[in-house]
Formats: sequence, C-alpha cells, structure tokens
Amino acid sequence: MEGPHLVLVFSGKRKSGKDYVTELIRERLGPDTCAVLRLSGPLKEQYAQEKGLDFQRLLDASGYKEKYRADMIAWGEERRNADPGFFCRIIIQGVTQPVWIVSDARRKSDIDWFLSCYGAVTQTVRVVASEETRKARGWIYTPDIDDADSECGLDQGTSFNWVITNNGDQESLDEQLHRLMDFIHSKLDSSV
Ligand SMILES: Nc1ncnc2c1ncn2[C@@H]1O[C@H](COP(=O)(O)OP(=O)(O)OP(=O)(O)O)[C@@H](O)[C@H]1O
Ligand SMILES: C[C@@](O)(CCOP(=O)(O)O)CC(=O)O
Repeated sequence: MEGPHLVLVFSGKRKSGKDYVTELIRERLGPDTCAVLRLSGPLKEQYAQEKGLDFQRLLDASGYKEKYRADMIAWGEERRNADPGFFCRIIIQGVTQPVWIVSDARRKSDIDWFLSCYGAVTQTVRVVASEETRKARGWIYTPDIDDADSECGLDQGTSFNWVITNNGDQESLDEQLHRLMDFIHSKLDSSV
C-alpha cells in the first residue's frame, strides 16, 4: 500500500502533553513503524532563520519558545492564511513509516487538510489536561495566546475520534494508550 496506513492527528492545549503522549506512542511502535510529524517544526525553523533565533531552543519545552510564541503564531498565521496546507505538505515529505502522528494540529484547517488528503485512514485525537495540571507543568495563562485561535481553534465544532486525558495518572494514561495501541495494531494487521 502506498502512503500511510494510519494518520493520527493530535491536538491539545499548551502543556496538555501532546509531545509527551505522542513520543510514548512512537517509542511503543518503534521508529521504523511510526513517525511523529510536527506542524510547528518547519514553522519554527523558518521563523528562527528569518529572525536569527536558535531553532533547537524553540523546539523544547523551555521558556525560550514562550517568549516568541505570540510573534510565531502571527508569523505562521500569515502563511496558513495564504495557503492552509503550507506546513502540512512540508512535514509529510519523504515520510515512509506506515503510521504518521501529527502531534500539533491547532486549527480546523490543519485537520481538514489531513482529512481531505488521507480521510480514509485518519483519526483525530485530543489530549486533555486540567488547568491545574497544565499550571503544574509551567503553563501560565497568557491573553492573546490562550484565548486566540492557536489554542481555541478546535474547542468547538470539531469531533475527535479519541480523547486522551493526561492529568499525570500514569496508570490511567497507560490504559488509554493500550486501547489506542490495540486500534493501531488492528489497522497495521489489516493492511498487510
Ligand atoms: N503524563 C505525564 N507525566 C509526566 N510528565 C508529563 C506528562 N505529560 C506531560 N508531561 C510533561 O509536561 C510538560 C509539557 O508537556 P508537553 O511538552 O508534552 O506538552 P505540549 O502539549 O506538547 O505543550 P506545548 O504545546 O506547550 O508544546 C513536559 O515537560 C512533559 O514532559
Ligand atoms: C507558533 C506555534 O506553531 C507554536 C507551537 O509550539 P508548540 O507546539 O507549543 O511547541 C503555534 C501556532 O502555530 O499557532
């Protein structure tokens, strides 16, 4: 079969644990089977280049990227408005693994792009954590970011195939991931 056997499009608010959860799934499936693709990857890379910033530091969970978040959002929005598939097309280039995980959909246009190109094999996954948990992970409510499209674009009008609650209870997370892993394996088995 050409193309991905399964595309899992993840979304979730800041510090809900999108990177953490998607990395766990990738570890369980292994790097030959699963690729984690980040829409924010090419966005941060090009933004860093234009502004003379440290791309690697924009990638991690430290305060560095938070300093630039508002400006990066505006920068990325300009590109998405001109071409909603701009970052989507970049991240899928040359990916050969059967399972694709898009770790950071933020806007309906991100999800719509994957549904329009890979709808038959796409599942949407929402990662949810309470405000208390997100605060404990370093989240600080920031006006114009937390009440804007980048964080709220998928709050309404989007249905998710899977919702993963990630409040720090490892046993509960494990159970939820088990169910998702069973589903992933069933799709892999049926495609061989
Ligand atoms: N279940 C968990 N157990 C332990 N630590 C966790 C868990 N989930 C998330 N974290 C930690 O919380 C922090 C935020 O998680 P992560 O970076 O995955 O969130 P995110 O949704 O990708 O956030 P952002 O949108 O800000 O990039 C990280 O330091 C991560 O290691
Ligand atoms: C600029 C932006 O891509 C930053 C995402 O950073 P992160 O996924 O929180 O590491 C958010 C956006 O595209 O609105």
